[in-house]
Amino acid sequence: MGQLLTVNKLTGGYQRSRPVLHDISFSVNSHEIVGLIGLNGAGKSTTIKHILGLMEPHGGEVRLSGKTWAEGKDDYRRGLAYIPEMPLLYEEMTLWEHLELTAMAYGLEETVFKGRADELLKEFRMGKMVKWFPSHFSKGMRQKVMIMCALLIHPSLYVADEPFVGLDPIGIKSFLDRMVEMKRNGCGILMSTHILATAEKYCDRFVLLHNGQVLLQGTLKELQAQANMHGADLDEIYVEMTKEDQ
Ligand SMILES: Nc1ncnc2c1ncn2[C@@H]1O[C@H](COP(=O)(O)OP(=O)(O)OP(=O)(O)O)[C@@H](O)[C@H]1O
Repeated sequence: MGQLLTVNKLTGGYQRSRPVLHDISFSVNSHEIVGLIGLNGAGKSTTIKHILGLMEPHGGEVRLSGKTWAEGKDDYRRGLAYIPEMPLLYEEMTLWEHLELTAMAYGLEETVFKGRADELLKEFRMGKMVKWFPSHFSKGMRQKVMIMCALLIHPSLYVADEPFVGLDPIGIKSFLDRMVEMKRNGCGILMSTHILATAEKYCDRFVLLHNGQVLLQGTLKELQAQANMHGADLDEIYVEMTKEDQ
């Protein structure tokens, strides 16, 4: 199992004088889904911004396939696909044009692009909307466009920030089925979510963030052992470990 993403002693945040992440270390290997879990404000989105190269570490480093963002921006960017929490769409571009733009940015061959795009449109039930502009989409449809763009390319790493927000149950299932398929093909997936029952079912390992630090990490069995809560589910461990804030 190759190590794809390595976050090593990462300290970071929005102002040098006030870091919000403190000495965070974890990794994502190929063939696995890692759940990034934590209360509101724990630091999940900030960690993701550092992984995407949008923020510079104050200390420590983030490596994707052995390289930092600064060592090779283009390769780094092409090595991952990001599914944001808030869908960001171009209001003047149709659904199809969004897919085309993604394919162009990642240098996807025309026939590969068309084959994958048709399959995704069918699976996410958006085939009738290819000529629509985002202003006509519901929240969930906007999220589906972001997900389809990410699934169009086959990067080494997927980073998804709260991907289920706004999706209907069929959309959630399609997304998760695809993630499992990508994982089988050798991708690594880092997924932040508050939906712990789903995380428990799909993630191979968990990183539990709290106040910008890693509180626990490992498989469910390892978390249970670390928290001394044998047989507990992820919800129970999470509530117990973050108790002082309630
Ligand atoms: N743009 C920003 N400028 C300054 N501080 C920020 C900014 N965004 C977030 N923070 C702070 O960074 C800390 C971590 O926030 P972050 O958004 O990473 O949390 P999160 O775990 O993603 O939370 P949520 O579950 O609510 O999305 C919080 O203390 C927050 O106030």
